[in-house]
Amino acid sequence: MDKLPFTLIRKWIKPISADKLTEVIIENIDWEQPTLKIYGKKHLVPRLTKFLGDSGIHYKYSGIEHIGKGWPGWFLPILKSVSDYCKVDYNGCLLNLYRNGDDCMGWHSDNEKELDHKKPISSLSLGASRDFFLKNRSNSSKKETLILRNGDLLIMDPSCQSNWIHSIPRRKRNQELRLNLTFRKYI
Ligand SMILES: O=C(O)CCC(=O)C(=O)O
Ligand SMILES: [Fe+2]
Repeated sequence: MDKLPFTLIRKWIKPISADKLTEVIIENIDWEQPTLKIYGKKHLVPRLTKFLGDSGIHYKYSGIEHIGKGWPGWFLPILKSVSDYCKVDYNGCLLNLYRNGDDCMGWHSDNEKELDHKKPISSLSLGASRDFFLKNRSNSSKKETLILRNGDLLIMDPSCQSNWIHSIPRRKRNQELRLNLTFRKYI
């Protein structure tokens, strides 16, 4: 069997620290809900987001602006832990807040041209468990479903963005909040 394009480390952060980090993020982030234009029609994205990054990072992706304005001090320890663990000097992080199971993310891959495509993207999940779907681009029968839980770290190899797409499907019966942080290296 082919090697799957990711490594999943369960409970990379222990539950007590994961719960504390969730609380701090919720209290300190000014969440945004950008609009996306699909076939000329505007839609609010079905979740809240925030981009953090080194100042100087500035680009637009699917009509959503990502502007790095430096890092809040309280975020630096988690940025350093993930960067050290993954041996990548991450300089950007996209935060997503799924307020409940109505919030979701459609099929995509993270292949913006501004990203360093030789480096993995690392995704830290906090709060409620949610399904994470993966589908191979050239062979649609190749599919994977992961349940991402509180404290899990998913390290996506570069091929995960070039050969696969991923999504977070709606889960109507899930009323709990989930956070996800994707650590990214921009050129
Ligand atoms: O919420 C997740 O686990 C996935 C987030 C994601 O795919 C992204 O931010 O690009
Ligand atoms: Fe993604």
